[in-house]
Amino acid sequence: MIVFDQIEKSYRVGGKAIPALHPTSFAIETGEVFGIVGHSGAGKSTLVRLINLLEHPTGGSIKIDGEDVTHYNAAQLRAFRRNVGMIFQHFNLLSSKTVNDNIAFPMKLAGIYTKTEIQQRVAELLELVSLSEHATKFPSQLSGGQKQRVGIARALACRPTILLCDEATSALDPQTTQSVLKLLADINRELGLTIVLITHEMDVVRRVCDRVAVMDAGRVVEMGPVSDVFLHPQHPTTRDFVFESENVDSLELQQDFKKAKGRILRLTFKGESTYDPLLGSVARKSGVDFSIISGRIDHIKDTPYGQLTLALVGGDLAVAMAALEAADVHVEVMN
Ligand SMILES: Nc1ncnc2c1ncn2[C@@H]1O[C@H](COP(=O)(O)OP(=O)(O)OP(=O)(O)O)[C@@H](O)[C@H]1O
Repeated sequence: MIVFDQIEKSYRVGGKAIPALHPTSFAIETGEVFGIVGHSGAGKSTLVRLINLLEHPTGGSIKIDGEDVTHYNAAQLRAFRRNVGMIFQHFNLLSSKTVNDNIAFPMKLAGIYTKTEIQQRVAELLELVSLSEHATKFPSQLSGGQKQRVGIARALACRPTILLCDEATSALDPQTTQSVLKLLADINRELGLTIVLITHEMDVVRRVCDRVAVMDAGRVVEMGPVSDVFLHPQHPTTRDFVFESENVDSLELQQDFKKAKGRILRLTFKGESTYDPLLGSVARKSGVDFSIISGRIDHIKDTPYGQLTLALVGGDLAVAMAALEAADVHVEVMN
């Protein structure tokens, strides 16, 4: 478990201390995929770089599995950093080294592994990231997705228990993003690794994370299970991210609300009930008619969900709402 206790970070710029992270306390559970989402400059990288002490906090403490890591000496820090792998937006591979040697590099640097151990581990990792056939290639001979797979294999070389991902898919096309996210999810499941993932895309969070923290101007403004934060965003920054990921223009939606007749409800379905033919039976039971203003059915990690915005007219609205709520549908009245 990673516990931040009143952790803060200021950078000195022109002799002045500029806060990048205001005092923040929360915990990341062992084995979870934890997302940190925020606009550029929100403080995401700062927070993540504090975990492996690439940046030193200006206040507060970070405890990892009960140990305060902020007071480690140089030798403790070297050992600790082997326990925390990191992957980057632009891969940061060594261009003069082959795939094999890139993956072996952190093990060689650690100076505690035999040649055979390194060879065995690299072969194992090449298989894990499906790059065995590319072992002798150089980074310039690989696609973006393949480069990130090398980055992932290299980050896992010393068998870390924490993997930090700094905008790991931001330089990749949507299809490659999907396959890299799937690989991260498999690694999390199979190796039990804790993954902390920074992104500016809520869609990445939706696909792979268990919980998420939303950051704005150096503060965590909202945090919780992805399904809660994604389906019922509270903070305006979170709402912006969710609307952005759903390609919803909130102004356009407000216009649609004005045009629609009747009471506007936003319904949220979760789990298998997403596929139930509920609306027809509610309409028959209550006598209401409805028109669909917007709708989406998708997945949060492996759980299906649906969100529908409906305009309801006629019939008995109270009966309709009671029937929806009885079927575990979350109902929000929009006007
Ligand atoms: N080394 C540094 N020196 C001075 N200021 C810094 C330094 N690193 C970051 N900052 C400032 O701290 C704030 C937070 O930066 P940070 O990189 O953590 O944000 P971010 O959310 O990761 O942004 P991005 O998505 O653009 O990477 C910004 O205002 C940034 O200018």
